[in-house]
Amino acid sequence: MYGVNKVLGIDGGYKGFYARNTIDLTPKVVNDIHKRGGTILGTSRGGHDTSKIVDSIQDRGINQVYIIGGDGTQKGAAVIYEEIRRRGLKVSVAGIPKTIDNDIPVIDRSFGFDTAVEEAQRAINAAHVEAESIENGIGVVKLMGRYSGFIAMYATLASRDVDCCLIPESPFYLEGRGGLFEYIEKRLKENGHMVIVIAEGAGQDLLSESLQSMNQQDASGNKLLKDVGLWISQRIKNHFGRQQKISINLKYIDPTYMIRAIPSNAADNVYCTLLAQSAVHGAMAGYTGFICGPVNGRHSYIPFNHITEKQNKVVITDRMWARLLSSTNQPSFLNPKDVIEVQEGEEPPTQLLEGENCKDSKFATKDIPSMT
Ligand SMILES: Nc1ncnc2c1ncn2[C@@H]1O[C@H](COP(=O)(O)OP(=O)(O)O)[C@@H](O)[C@H]1O
Ligand SMILES: O=P(O)(O)OC[C@H]1O[C@](O)(COP(=O)(O)O)[C@@H](O)[C@@H]1O
Repeated sequence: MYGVNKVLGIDGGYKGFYARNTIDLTPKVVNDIHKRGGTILGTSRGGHDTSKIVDSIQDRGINQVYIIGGDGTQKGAAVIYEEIRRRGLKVSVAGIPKTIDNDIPVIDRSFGFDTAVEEAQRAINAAHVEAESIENGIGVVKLMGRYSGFIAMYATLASRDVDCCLIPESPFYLEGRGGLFEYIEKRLKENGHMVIVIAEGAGQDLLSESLQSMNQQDASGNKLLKDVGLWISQRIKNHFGRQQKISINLKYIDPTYMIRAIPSNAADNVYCTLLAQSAVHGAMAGYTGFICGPVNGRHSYIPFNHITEKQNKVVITDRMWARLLSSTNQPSFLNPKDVIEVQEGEEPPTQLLEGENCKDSKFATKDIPSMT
């Protein structure tokens, strides 16, 4: 459509910009990549050197850069865009939101999230089957979600077999009145089995109290988390072992990488096509410094600064979390004081950025339209 005859793939994330090899992305090469999991381009953490990346863009004569990834990647894209602007280069930078965690703000959802929620059902089903098959069975499933519990929340709501969903945004406690152990005992007495879903970033404050803090980071600067799934399983076993009132049978399932590694589902494939077309139309129209994605159902271009300021998180005073609580019947683990604190700490949700635009005044001439 636009007569482009060369599309280069950068190998292995940001550090691939200063490696010699690139991958020619011809129609033949990309023909069936939507049927595979992972990435043919490779991925990495860390290795972001803005100046070297922009040197490489300049040296290779690249005039449009499409940057695919989660919130960290988009922060990296934003600084590349700033540097390109500073140097006065005629290069468009477009971000494409891809992360199963759904932690990119403003847009309705990120590519990969829907697939992850769907695949998580298999693990939850397995946990439910195992728990139901044995006396006082407890199935524990750990799902991804470093800072945001969207996968756990939506997988729980979709499944309806989950009795308790624990996410990073909702602090919880184990012992005493209103605590997790009390709830487990109640559910086992009522139902004879239960399923717990826990996001990897949940309860990290409790782990730090009982395990020695590591305070290590990955190459991108993300805090390395301790395995909350193993930890909580052991704590539940210890508690009921000590108490000797109920003899529990706990099965722990960690499907996290199996979920991330599968090919995207049909809904995500269609979504990905829309993202790709929207990003290319945007860059070809002369826009730059934007991420594309649906906002309230309409495909839009959002300036980087609107999505790098914060992370998308589950709002536990919002309706969706209330729906989850009413679906699982789990305790909220909150007292009224906590609710007030959460509300005060929250910013109102970002709405459609009507009237704003992310065009680079030097290189683009049009306001950003909404695309359907
Ligand atoms: N604030 C930042 N500035 C520049 N680069 C960043 C920033 N945060 C993350 N990156 C880079 O973005 C890439 C991906 O970040 P990471 O947090 O690992 O994953 P994700 O994009 O899924 O959040 C890494 O190469 C990392 O170095
Ligand atoms: O062990 P790895 O490869 O660093 O990945 C684990 C991380 O991946 C995440 O799902 C984020 O995924 P992406 O960065 O691929 O979007 C986090 O929730 C999780 O902590």
